[in-house]
Amino acid sequence: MKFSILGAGSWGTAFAKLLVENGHEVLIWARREELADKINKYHANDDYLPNVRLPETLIASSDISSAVHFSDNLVIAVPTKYVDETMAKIERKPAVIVNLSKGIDEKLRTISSIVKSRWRDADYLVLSGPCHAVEVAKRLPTSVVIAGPNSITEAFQQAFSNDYFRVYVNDDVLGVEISGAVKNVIAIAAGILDGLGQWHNAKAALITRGLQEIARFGLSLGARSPLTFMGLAGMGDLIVTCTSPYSRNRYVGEMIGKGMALKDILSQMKMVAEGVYTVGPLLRMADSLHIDMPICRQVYDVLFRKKDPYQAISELMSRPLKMEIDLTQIGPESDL
Ligand SMILES: NC(=O)C1=CN([C@@H]2O[C@H](COP(=O)(O)OP(=O)(O)OC[C@H]3O[C@@H](n4cnc5c(N)ncnc54)[C@H](O)[C@@H]3O)[C@@H](O)[C@H]2O)C=CC1
Ligand SMILES: O=C(CO)COP(=O)(O)O
Repeated sequence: MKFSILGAGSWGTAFAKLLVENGHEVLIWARREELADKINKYHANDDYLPNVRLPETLIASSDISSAVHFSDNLVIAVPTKYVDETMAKIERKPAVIVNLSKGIDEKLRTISSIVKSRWRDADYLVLSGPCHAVEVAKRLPTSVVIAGPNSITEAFQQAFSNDYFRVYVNDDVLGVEISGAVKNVIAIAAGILDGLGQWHNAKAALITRGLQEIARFGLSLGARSPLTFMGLAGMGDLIVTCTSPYSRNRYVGEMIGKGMALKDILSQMKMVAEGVYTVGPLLRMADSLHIDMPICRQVYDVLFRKKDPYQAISELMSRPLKMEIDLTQIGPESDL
């Protein structure tokens, strides 16, 4: 098969490497000509994926038009806030769009709704789960899910899987997207705890209650099954992002917990921490639907309203006592 990948950051590059290793022809679009040249000439992308040798047959281009003419299968791997403007540069509708990005944009849209607002009838798939680019690039065992139309999802599952990358099919596009977007916010909270010290009980509770929050949000928006949140896209990705040293979202939280200002943290980072940009839009969505998102709200206040993390934790701990699982909070359709 042939694939055009939009975005030569860490995940777009690691995924391109995986696809070439799986025998596919791949062209990766880098926004900067200089980066495309480096990939073509040195078979490396040290800015985003240091010390990784890329296959010589991987082609890079900074010309988006030639990138989308290369293949009818378009892979999105740019940060969420750039997805819409990147799609706007494409003149012809791709047959299939595979999304790797995780977030909610300023217009309160998941990536599927950004894509569908432009091409209503394009086949859209989302690939998500615990998949740090660095580990995939090192061929360390990784398992993810792919969700999309029944007619084509299995073909893409086959195309992407190999002996170190195992792809499961899932039929809940929205549930998978919401899991990937909201776990980044919870990971910032986990990082804040890491920055404060060794708060292991609190971190376990945060991950568990964070998963409830993700599921409540997703199910209220129309996710198909509570089980999606218990799977790789939900629990799996939440665990890796809240605990791994590679997570950029967890890192932002850790630096906040250590007392750094958000603008100083972001100005020193080359890579994206999607949770910083998703938390505002997601709270606006939650407010309009009356969904209780206490952890995400505290993350927002700590990041953008200078709330003291200790105060945020104290407020979470002193909320009214309640049942662990409250069915009235997640809608009549759900059986969680
Ligand atoms: N890095 C990882 O391990 C994983 C990342 N993701 C998701 O993949 C998406 C892409 O993230 P990364 O590859 O990590 O990015 P990155 O942080 O490694 O690189 C930044 C990317 O943003 C692009 N960019 C910057 N300004 C742009 C603009 N104006 N227009 C278009 N593109 C622009 C850069 O070209 C580069 O591709 C994110 O949604 C992330 O959450 C998902 C799974 C794993
Ligand atoms: O989504 C990821 C791993 O599955 C990457 O997380 P970070 O963006 O926090 O590094």
